[in-house]
Amino acid sequence: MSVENTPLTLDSIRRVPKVLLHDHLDGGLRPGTVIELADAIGYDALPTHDVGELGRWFRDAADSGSLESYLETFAHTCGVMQTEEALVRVAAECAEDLAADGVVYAEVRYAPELFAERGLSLDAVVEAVQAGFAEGERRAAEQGKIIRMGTLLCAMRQHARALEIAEVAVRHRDAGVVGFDIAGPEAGFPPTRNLDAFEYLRTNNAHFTIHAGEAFGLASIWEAIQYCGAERLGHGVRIVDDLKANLDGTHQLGRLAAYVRDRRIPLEICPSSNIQTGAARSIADHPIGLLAKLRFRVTVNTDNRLMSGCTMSSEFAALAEAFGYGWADLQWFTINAMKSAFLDFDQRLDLINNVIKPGYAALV
Ligand SMILES: O=c1[nH]cnc2c1ncn2[C@H]1C[C@H](O)[C@@H](CO)O1
Ligand SMILES: [Zn+2]
Repeated sequence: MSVENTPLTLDSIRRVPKVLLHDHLDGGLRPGTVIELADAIGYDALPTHDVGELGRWFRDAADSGSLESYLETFAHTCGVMQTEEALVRVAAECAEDLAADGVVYAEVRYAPELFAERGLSLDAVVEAVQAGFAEGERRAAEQGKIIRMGTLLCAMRQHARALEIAEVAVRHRDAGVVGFDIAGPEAGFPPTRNLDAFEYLRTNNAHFTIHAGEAFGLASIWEAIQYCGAERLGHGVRIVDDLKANLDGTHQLGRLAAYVRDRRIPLEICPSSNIQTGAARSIADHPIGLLAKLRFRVTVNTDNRLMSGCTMSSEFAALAEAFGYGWADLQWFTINAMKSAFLDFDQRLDLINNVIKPGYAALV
């Protein structure tokens, strides 16, 4: 049956190849794993030890309407990710879960400094996570699911350790760390606080994205691109503030929005997360519909699968329902993401031509 004739359901969406550029390792644990690791590590602050209740707790607590309170839930996931064994397990399960959902290439990010509270060095953290990703790739392949994992290291905006983390990222670039990001609370912590880190990365020909235009508006996006040199925008959804609706239904782009669109700067859009933090009211109201229609380089992402109770496939399914997207649209988002990945060009091309296009051309 050709893909055009296949109805778009959560199940059929799971079977087409997908690419994920914005997913946090500490936002994607299985609830059961959080509980088992808490018991093993002696972490006694979990709100409940019931698997179903804990999953609901994360979703409800993250449904807070502000980025700051959304971020508080990460104390529990980071709390249990303080040993090498825990990091290997979480990373392996992350790769397995993404592969089971039909993700063929993922860039998963985390802040090493958050896993060093019980004495692990930053390098030991990175080595453990890389070992876990390799193990997850191997286990997925055994199940007939091929996934390629890339890693982004985040510095936390409020901690002012960005240069040190950027150095760690460059040190591990040949072991699968493909880029860098800054995350954490946006208001009050503009990306320009970390200019030394961005200069270091640029002079080392390293890739980076910046969380910008999520909890804060155009100024944050402008700084991220024009002062820091970000290649992609984490969220970037507030770029809609630079669009003006004309009476005839067309839109006029301000200079920053035009720059972002002209330069094909990828937007790592995370619809469910944006609703939880208050950056968008609902999926149907989400600016992704307009941004995609105006042909910005839009990609679709999960951000935090645990906190949003979502998967790549469920994000696609929700968007298809809200905006009437078909397979051609999902393929467009997927190829946009693959083009925007921090992976070598020849490998991106290989995945587009030999995995993504054939996968959409025919559902097996
Ligand atoms: O959407 C987000 N915006 C800013 N920071 C975020 C978001 N999602 C997760 N984080 C933070 C919390 C994690 O501990 C950290 C590194 O993954 O990144
Ligand atoms: Zn994020």
